Amino acid sequence: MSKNRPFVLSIAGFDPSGGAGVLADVKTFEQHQVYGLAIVTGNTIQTENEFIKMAWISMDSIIESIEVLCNKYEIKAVKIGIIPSLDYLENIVSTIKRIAPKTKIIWDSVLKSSTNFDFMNLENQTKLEVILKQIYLITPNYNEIVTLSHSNETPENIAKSLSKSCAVLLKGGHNLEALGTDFLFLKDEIITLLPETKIILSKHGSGCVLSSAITANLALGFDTTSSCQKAKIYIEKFLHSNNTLLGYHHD
Ligand SMILES: Nc1ncnc2c1ncn2[C@@H]1O[C@H](COP(=O)(O)OP(=O)(O)OP(=O)(O)O)[C@@H](O)[C@H]1O
Ligand SMILES: Cc1ncc(CO)c(N)n1
Repeated sequence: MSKNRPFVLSIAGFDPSGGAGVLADVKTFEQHQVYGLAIVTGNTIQTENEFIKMAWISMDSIIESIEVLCNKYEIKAVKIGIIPSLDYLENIVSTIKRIAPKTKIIWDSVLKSSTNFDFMNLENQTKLEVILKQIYLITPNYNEIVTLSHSNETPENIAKSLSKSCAVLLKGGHNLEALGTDFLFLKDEIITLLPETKIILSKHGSGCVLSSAITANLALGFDTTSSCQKAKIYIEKFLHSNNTLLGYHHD
């Protein structure tokens, strides 16, 4: 273990194909030269083409793992992936913040798989806003932000409103009007992240790879905007690399 590598943690699902979840996250961490730790929130049986089964891990087990890791290692940033409810999110976030208040938390608010399995059961909105105040950045796509907020507003207006609580990266992988254009909503400004080239194919797990690349960049000391810009360049190489599960690798 290199002494200069910051520790980062992924709290996410296990996808045996390795395209999404903790396997994808730790591969991305490794490529960014940060040391990746992982806690599994649930075991899935899936490939990039089909979703078969979901078995959630108990909250107690996840919380116990967080306590052990956060007490032992100085974790700079944590990425949270699939979880079944806002109760899980609230407990995960408050445990991290109690032990390591300076740790940056990035929530990749995945609601369903690209193969259409619903991961999360969303309850009330008041709770969400309270939790978001303890989170550094969320990374919803255009569909997720609308479902998350239970609102009739446009995705952009919702992102603007949520950005009073935490930074919001609104991902354009599903926005047919501007495919691949992402917007970063900070408290006082909105930054546009344009794709450099046209990409036709989407890829299973691209949201996981993007959020873990941002998490790694934040842990390495880059600011929010640079972390998202660098991750955007990384994900484009990943999406362009080929049309299979295999991703981009640094030389
Ligand atoms: N067809 C595309 N062209 C350009 N960029 C894309 C395309 N699809 C996705 N991206 C980029 O990939 C990143 C992931 O975005 P996306 O909206 O696909 O996330 P997601 O829906 O959470 O991912 P997943 O597809 O894994 O569910 C974003 O930076 C997005 O702009
Ligand atoms: C484990 C896991 N996390 C995230 C996603 C969303 O891509 C998925 N399909 N599976």
